[in-house]
Amino acid sequence: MSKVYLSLGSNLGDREENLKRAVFELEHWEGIILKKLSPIYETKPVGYLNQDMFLNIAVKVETNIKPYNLLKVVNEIEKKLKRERLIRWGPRTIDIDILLYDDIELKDEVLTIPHPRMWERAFVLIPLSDINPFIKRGDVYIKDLIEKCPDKEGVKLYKENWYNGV
Ligand SMILES: Nc1ncnc2c1ncn2[C@@H]1O[C@H](COP(=O)(O)OP(=O)(O)OP(=O)(O)O)[C@@H](O)[C@H]1O
Ligand SMILES: Nc1nc2c(c(=O)[nH]1)N=C(CO)CN2
Repeated sequence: MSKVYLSLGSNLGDREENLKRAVFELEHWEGIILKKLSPIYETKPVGYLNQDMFLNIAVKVETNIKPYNLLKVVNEIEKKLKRERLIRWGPRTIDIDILLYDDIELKDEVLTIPHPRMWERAFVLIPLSDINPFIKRGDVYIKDLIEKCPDKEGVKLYKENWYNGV
């Protein structure tokens, strides 16, 4: 089975409930095994600034679903949670990004893995290093990348041990 890391974010509606529902969907999706969940962090918006604070988490799953099909799965879950894309980097009930998929590297119009912007986003790297501090970019541990992220001061622990099903 492949080891996959996902990043989830929400800043619209009941943010914690949205994360719970998305994790519930992943947990119950045929062919996906939920392995690890990070604490929830409350994070200042990055990119498009005029919007509410996000809640962000990282999730580790194991699966035999191939990358492009996994993208379809996460898009379906986003749809199920009534995500609407109005503004690039703008408000959303739920956003699910595929960060890492084993050691695969791929890049086209549809899918880029590793996620191209993950390495400079503390809202991604901080929860990710909670569930696996040994992830590296080249020779550098993600913990050392966090130091250089412009948004690192905007990431605050919100809740640990928050998921017990929905
Ligand atoms: N690793 C990836 N995970 C999820 N989507 C990806 C990935 N690589 C490319 N995409 C593509 O990006 C498209 C736009 O995604 P989305 O609207 O969620 O971007 P965003 O979350 O607003 O911004 P960002 O990509 O900077 O986080 C998706 O439809 C998908 O095809
Ligand atoms: N804090 C924070 N900022 C963001 C986020 C996010 O999940 N958290 N997602 C974005 C687009 O993926 C753009 N900006």
